Amino acid sequence: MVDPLPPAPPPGGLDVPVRLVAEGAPLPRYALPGDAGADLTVTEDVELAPFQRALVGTGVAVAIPEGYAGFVHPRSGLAARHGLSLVNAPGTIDAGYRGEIKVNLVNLDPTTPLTLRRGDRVAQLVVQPVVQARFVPVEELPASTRGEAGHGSTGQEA
Ligand SMILES: O=c1ccn([C@H]2C[C@H](O)[C@@H](COP(=O)(O)OP(=O)(O)OP(=O)(O)O)O2)c(=O)[nH]1
Ligand SMILES: [Mg+2]
Repeated sequence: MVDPLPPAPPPGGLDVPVRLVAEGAPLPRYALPGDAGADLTVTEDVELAPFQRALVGTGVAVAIPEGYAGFVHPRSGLAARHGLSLVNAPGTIDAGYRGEIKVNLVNLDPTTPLTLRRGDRVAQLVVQPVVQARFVPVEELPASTRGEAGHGSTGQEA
C-alpha cells in the first residue's frame, strides 16, 4: 500500500520531493506547526566518544527546488543535554543534490560518551530561499557607514 501524502504545506510553504533511501526511515518532520526545522533521524546506532565525530546517513534524499537550499542545523536539546553538534553546522544541501542527506555528528562533551540509536532525531533541516550572486569585480567598493570596521569594533560590552 502506498502511504497517504502528507498534508499540503501551509500558505507560503513548498513541496519538496523526498526519496526514502533507507528501510524504515521517516520523512523529515516538523515537530510542531510553525517550526522552521524538520527533524532528521539517523539510520544506524552510533557511539561517539568525547570529541569523536561520525558521518551518518539520515535515510532521506531530497530535491530542493531551484532558488532554495536546505540547511542542516543541530538540535538545541541534544546540544544542551549531551553536547551533540554538527561539525559543519549548518550543513548546506544544494538544490541540485540528489544523494542521501548525511550528518557529520560530533560529541562536544569533554568527558561523556554519547550513544545514539537508529531513528533518533539528531538534526533538523531548514529550507530557505537563497539567491545566486553575480560577483562583479570592481576597483572600489561603494562607501558604507561600517566601512572596514569589524571584529568587535562596536564595543566589547554586552
Ligand atoms: O551536512 C551536509 C552537508 C552537505 N551534504 C551534501 C549536500 C550538499 O549539496 C553536498 C555538498 O556539500 P558542500 O558543498 O557543503 O560540501 P563540499 O565539501 O563543498 O562538497 P562538493 O565539492 O561536493 O560541493 O553534500 C550533506 O549531505 N550533509
Ligand atoms: Mg560545495
